[in-house]
Amino acid sequence: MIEVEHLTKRYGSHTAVDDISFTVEDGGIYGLLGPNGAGKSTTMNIITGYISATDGTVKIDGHDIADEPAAAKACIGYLPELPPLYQEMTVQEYLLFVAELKGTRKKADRAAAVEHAAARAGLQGMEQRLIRNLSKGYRQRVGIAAALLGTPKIIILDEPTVGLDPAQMIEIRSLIRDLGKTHTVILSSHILSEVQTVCDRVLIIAHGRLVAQGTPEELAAQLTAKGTITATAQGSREAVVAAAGKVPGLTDLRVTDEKGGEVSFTAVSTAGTDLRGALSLALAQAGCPVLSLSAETMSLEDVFLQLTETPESGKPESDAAPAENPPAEAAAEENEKEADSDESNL
Ligand SMILES: Nc1ncnc2c1ncn2[C@@H]1O[C@H](COP(=O)(O)OP(=O)(O)OP(=O)(O)O)[C@@H](O)[C@H]1O
Repeated sequence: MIEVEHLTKRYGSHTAVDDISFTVEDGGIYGLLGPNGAGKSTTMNIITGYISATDGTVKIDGHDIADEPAAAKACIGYLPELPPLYQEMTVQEYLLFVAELKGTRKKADRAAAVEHAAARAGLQGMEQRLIRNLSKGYRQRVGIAAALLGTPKIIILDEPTVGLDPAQMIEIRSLIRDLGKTHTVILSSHILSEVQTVCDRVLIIAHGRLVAQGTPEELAAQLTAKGTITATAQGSREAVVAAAGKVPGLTDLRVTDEKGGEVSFTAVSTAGTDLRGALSLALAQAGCPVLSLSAETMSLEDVFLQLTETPESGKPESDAAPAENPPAEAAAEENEKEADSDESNL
């Protein structure tokens, strides 16, 4: 179990992680979703003890990462965004080296652990290959095998599919799902479709803050309940507007057409629940029969974009992200492209 409380990381005046709290229960696959620069790597680097927090605490199975780093780190296997692989080593040499670093003393134990981790990561037959000659997909597998050494309960993977081609992405996602059967897995990603398909629970991070969390289904249900309702009812404009205006959670009512005793309008539903029933009842009770009613729900993509934009401008804060980080729209386009290319290869 991981307990993160009020975690904050500042780099000078820039707050990369801003008062984040969440709990990761044992078992299952958790996804840290957010655009580039959202604070995912910083959060993971603090959880794994690579960097220290400015404020807040992280406990791994009850061990505070700042006070008991060795005990806390022993619970975790980490694949950083840029895994430190030694290019001139063979897969086996590298994994044996990592096993030794992680404290497996006996040679025979190291060999057995490496064989097991390599098999689990799908590296059979690759043990004698030089790392520099491996594809990016196989290098990720080596990084995952290294993370598995030392028998940690929790595996943390920072953007494990970045830079992979669509076929490799699918293979690595399938490997992650398999790992989720035996380990608690936390992965970060900026690809919505990836966390939707791979993760049991999703934490959405934007501008260093946790903006939503839940199962992909919960998030979709919560968020798609927001949207635009379009309706046409019989009656006078005044009667229709008055009846619809009384439905709690329905805002921004706009009449779009009015002819022959029929009034068409749109309204924004912000209640977090489906308001079609309440609206239709209110209109009927006011003597305005409903002729048509439909709800345009937001897709999870729309919601992700909405959550990761700043409310003031609809754009990411310019001072929160350095110039090299693309804006949310660009990140979303990139997501779509990646998701599209991914889908096309399924
Ligand atoms: N060592 C550092 N010094 C200064 N600023 C940093 C440092 N590391 C990260 N940042 C900044 O903190 C913010 C969060 O970065 P972080 O790498 O955690 O984001 P991320 O969500 O992992 O994005 P990415 O996928 O692009 O790595 C960014 O604005 C980043 O530029």
